[in-house]
Amino acid sequence: MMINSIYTHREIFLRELISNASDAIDKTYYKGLNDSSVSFEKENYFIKLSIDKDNRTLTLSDTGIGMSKEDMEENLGVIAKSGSLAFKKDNEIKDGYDIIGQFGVGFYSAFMVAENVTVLSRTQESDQGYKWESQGADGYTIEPATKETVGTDIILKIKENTEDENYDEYIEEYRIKSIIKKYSDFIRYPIKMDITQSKPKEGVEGEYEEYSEEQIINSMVPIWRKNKNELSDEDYENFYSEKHYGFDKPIKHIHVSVDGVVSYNSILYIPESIPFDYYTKEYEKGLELYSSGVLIMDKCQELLPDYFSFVKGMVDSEDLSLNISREILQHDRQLKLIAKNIKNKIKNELQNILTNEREKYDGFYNSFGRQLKFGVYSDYGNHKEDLQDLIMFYSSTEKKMVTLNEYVERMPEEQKYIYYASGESIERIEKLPQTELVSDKGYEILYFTDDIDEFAIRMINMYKEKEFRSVSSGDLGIETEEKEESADTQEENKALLDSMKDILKDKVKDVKISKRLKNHPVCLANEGDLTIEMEKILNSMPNNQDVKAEKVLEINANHEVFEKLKNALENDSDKLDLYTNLLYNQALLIEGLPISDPVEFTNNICKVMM
Ligand SMILES: Nc1ncnc2c1ncn2[C@@H]1O[C@H](COP(=O)(O)OP(=O)(O)OP(=O)(O)O)[C@@H](O)[C@H]1O
Repeated sequence: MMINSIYTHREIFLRELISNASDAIDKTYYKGLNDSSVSFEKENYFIKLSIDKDNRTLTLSDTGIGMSKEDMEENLGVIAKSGSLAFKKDNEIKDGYDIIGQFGVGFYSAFMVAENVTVLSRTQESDQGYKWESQGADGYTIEPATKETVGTDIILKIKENTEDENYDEYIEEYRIKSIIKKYSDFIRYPIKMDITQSKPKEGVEGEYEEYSEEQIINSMVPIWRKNKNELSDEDYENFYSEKHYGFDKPIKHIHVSVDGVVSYNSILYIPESIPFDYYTKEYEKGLELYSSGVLIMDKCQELLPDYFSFVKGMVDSEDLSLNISREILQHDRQLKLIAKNIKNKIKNELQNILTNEREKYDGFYNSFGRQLKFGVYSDYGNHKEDLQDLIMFYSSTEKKMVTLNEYVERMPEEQKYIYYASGESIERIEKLPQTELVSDKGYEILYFTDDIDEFAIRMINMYKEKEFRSVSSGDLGIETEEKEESADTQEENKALLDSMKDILKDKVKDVKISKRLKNHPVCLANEGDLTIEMEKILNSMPNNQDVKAEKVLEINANHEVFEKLKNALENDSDKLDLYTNLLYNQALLIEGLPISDPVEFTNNICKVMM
């Protein structure tokens, strides 16, 4: 009952038994350090798994320290008694040989899959072996038994299948092999198993025969424990693909070894291409988490902030407070420290790539830039300090992606704001009439083509003491000679502008003479906090609240059309109505906003043509 309530995944019984076997071999190693009569030749130490399908048994043998009758009574007979923990306390454990066991429950997980467990064991000190046997609930028996070699065999009689559970999988070679790979790949000692192979039958063409071959299943040496100097890029790339982190070739790996308040090793990868489900809610972020080389969690989410969710890799630490099932973590203080550290490593590495390998960064940004901008926006802008130097936008003058820092460095002294223009694509923004004045001044404009851009920038608010300003905003902070002039024109044409405003009613907040238009007849500008681009985005969301930006229709007083308007005001009110509506709808179209009545619009064009 206890075991079934501790563990959520049945398959971890194998992880627990293999960890015990590894601990048992480690203990021999330690004994050898203090006792010259014990020699530790590494090649003599291994773990072996054997499957007997006919008898439904799975046997796990190790060449470790073994158990005496008393050991069996104390350690296997008493739940929550850990001989391994006691050993760890008695011996000063060092040089990366860390004993895994600590709670004294792992062994019993065998009863999740076995109806009967037999342990056959012998120590170095005695020729007499002992057999411990139990069906789980009703106690156990211990009796003397013959065992040729020092070490322990654990024989599991696998349960029969039930309606709900398939236990057969635990006597299937491929399944056992894959569980070992998953959890125990980096156990230091070889885990051997007889694997069925097939070869062409001699003398008979087209026929095959099966044979059995002993193989080592685990990779043994965790590459994260190796010295960085010993590892090539290829080694890291191989690890990336072996671990199925992705099918691409990562653009960078980060190998971290920290010895401090918490000690851990980590290998992190920045992938090159976006996983197909990356921008969906199915995508699960997280790093693999190992404790002393044994896999604890596939995807530990706490280790990565959302804005770095594209990072793949693993963390191994001996300092984690695991809970009894090793499935979740008891306190997350250590984990938080590691996560913080990892976040900074990733940030610094990205900054490095940005500075030294720009082309690589461009590629990376193309895939994951949106996520970084989302990070700036999320949590009320809490992470903007970490991210604002990593984001980029397309520049009107450089014709490529640039950082905010690069923009500000290039700003002429008299330029007050960081200008941006929003739109669906670079091509469309290039044609926006609102950009005319700013471009004319020779100022650089950042193009915002992602939905998130303007929202993210709102969170940053100021970069290096410079405010951001949309080219559509009412006040561009640009002093022009025409300014005075346009104020006069505004005054002179008050009657016309008021009439046009009346015609458009609540569609616009105002109609004004434009200070920014050079060649185009009209454009929409906006007043207030909500920009036209934001209106579009918010209204395209599922539960839109039909928000409206405060729009101002701006007219170019130097355009020929303006004369026509003045004329119409004097002589023909129907014409003024027609022209005003046409111009307003044109401004909407330029802005990429929908026209409320397209049929009326086309009819109006025909009226002008006729
Ligand atoms: N293969 C083995 N060889 C020698 N001793 C073993 C072996 N398997 C188990 N033991 C002994 O039995 C004890 C209990 O094992 P169990 O797996 O229940 O707990 P643990 O490994 O100490 O702790 P945890 O629950 O953290 O795994 C171990 O501490 C060890 O002393």
